[in-house]
Amino acid sequence: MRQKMAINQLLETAFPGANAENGSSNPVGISPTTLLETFVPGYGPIHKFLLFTFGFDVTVLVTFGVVCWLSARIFRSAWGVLYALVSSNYMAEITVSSTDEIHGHLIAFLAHQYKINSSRRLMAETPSKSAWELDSEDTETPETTVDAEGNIKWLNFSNQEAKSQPRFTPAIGSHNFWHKGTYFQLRRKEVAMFDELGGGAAAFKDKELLTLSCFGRSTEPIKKLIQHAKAHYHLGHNAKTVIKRPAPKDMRRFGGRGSWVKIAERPCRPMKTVVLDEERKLDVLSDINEYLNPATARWYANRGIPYRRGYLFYGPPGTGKTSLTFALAGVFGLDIHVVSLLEPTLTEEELGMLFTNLPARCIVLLEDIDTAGLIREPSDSDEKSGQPNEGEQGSTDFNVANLTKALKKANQLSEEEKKKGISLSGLLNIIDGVASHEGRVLVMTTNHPEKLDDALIRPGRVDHQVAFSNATQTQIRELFERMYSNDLPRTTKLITSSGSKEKLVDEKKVQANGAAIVNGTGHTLTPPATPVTATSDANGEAKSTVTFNHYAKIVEKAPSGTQDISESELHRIAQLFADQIPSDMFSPAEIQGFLLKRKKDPRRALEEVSVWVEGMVEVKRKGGKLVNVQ
Ligand SMILES: Nc1ncnc2c1ncn2[C@@H]1O[C@H](COP(=O)(O)OP(=O)(O)OP(=O)(O)O)[C@@H](O)[C@H]1O
Repeated sequence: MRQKMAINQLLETAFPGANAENGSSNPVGISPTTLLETFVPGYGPIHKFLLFTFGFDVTVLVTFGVVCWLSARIFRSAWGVLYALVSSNYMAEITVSSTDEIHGHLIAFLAHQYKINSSRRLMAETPSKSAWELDSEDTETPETTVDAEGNIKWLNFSNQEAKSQPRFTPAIGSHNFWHKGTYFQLRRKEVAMFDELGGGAAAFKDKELLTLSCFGRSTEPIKKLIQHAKAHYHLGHNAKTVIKRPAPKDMRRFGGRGSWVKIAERPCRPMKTVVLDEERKLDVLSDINEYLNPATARWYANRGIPYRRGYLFYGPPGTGKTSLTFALAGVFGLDIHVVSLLEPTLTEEELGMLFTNLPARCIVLLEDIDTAGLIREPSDSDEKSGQPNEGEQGSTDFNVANLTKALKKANQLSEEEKKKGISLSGLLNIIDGVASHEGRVLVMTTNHPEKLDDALIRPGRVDHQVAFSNATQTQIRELFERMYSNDLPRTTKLITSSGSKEKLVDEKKVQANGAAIVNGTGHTLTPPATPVTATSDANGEAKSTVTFNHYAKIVEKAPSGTQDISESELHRIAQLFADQIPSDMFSPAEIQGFLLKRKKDPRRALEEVSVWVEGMVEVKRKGGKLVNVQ
């Protein structure tokens, strides 16, 4: 009885006015139990069973649960309203689309944030690395090894991908993190874009949006964060040259900076590696330097001159036109935007749009402009010359033959136009039309300047021409010296005979046991070597000597082979080498190709050069393309 009273008391507290026993104080006579009995089938018998067997009124528990659930709902709705109120009035946000490169910078930066990294929702990505980045990669560097039997185990990269560390970035959804004392929220979400593919077809594509927000009414902290992320990204990239090309057709239709995509990033090419007459190099360098100076832009504007500069690099293949362009990009820290006018999907309109979306300062490279298949639209004079002479046929006479010819010509032209897409007049307009982009450095290269239309290279479109020629004696000597000049100090990993433990051994000692070394002055000039590990079994000394000797033989053939040479000796050999090659006959690329095959052995290059020259002269005389001397 006392128990029952206690229950009633409890119910009375939970539901004032709803007395479970008699419901007398409930004006409508509905108690929670009645309600539950009405809505939950079978609740009545269970409730009664529990009440009479254990004296426990389950209604209290159910009601408590319902109250908690309702409160949570109300709290969540209230929080939603409050949050919306706070975020719209007291939070600032910036959204970045995945079509912009800032998106990549932010993701790379966030991947390094400790708080984000320890988040429970991450996305794993395989970072793509170029061959140049493998040096700094956290995976093992493969080695050329020679076992005790003298078998060579060549470099093998099969496990590189598997061993490379994945990158973890915030997953789609909401995240938060602190950066320099500010609390940031990050929302990463995918949105579908309706994409017209042309021909009536359409598709949905995914694009990503990153929204960064922080408390306060100013976006300044977010701007600083973005700036910081960009700086973080460029920290490891300032010694690299970025190469971009037009984005795929369906992406570039949206315009903006997304119309160009990065295709490669290379270490900057030092200017000194381009073997060219110093004066010519300096001329170009100072010309571009002057042009890029911000004061020059004002100077141009004040005089009403369009702020553009065009360069034509012409000369035989393999003489350094592209190399100089890359070196210039490295010197001035400019990205290179490469355009192929032969790209079948590129229309004049799109090329114009691509030019408008160039950054303020950059290099635009139009390679082999003579082969770009630019078509000259028939001018009035051409048309006139194609018309029949009045004397021959009456000008007013209807001539079926002429009409057929004209139609055929028109058809041919449109076929040609369809294939090539860009006409000469279209390109001229894009290069220096009224709406053309200002601030870029346009570099056009060609092997056949004589084939170019005068209009294309008139001043204003091409302001500076640089002639490239086959290698002169001085250039040959320079190429030789550069090939064998010093790089990084080396150590070679060897396993000593005393056991299987690895030990770093001075390379000179290795060579004393194997390959010959020349070290007159003590200052050695050595190209970088691949570490070679020689292994020996537990049998010791004898095997080890065999291994060293064997190594000496391998180094003669394998690319890891080397021969050190003093600086003065190198100059002497370079001169002897240059003396054996006729001036202005071979391109630097051809000489470089010959030297690369002997890249660790300047003496061998000197010994074999005369045979190579003879063979190559013969090939050139016959006009052949395949060489039998290399
Ligand atoms: N003047 C040079 N100095 C240093 N290296 C050169 C020079 N010319 C050519 N090379 C080397 O030859 C190769 C081809 O050079 P590059 O592509 O610059 O020639 P190119 O004149 O642009 O040829 P193409 O007209 O066929 O495009 C490169 O590996 C480059 O290092």
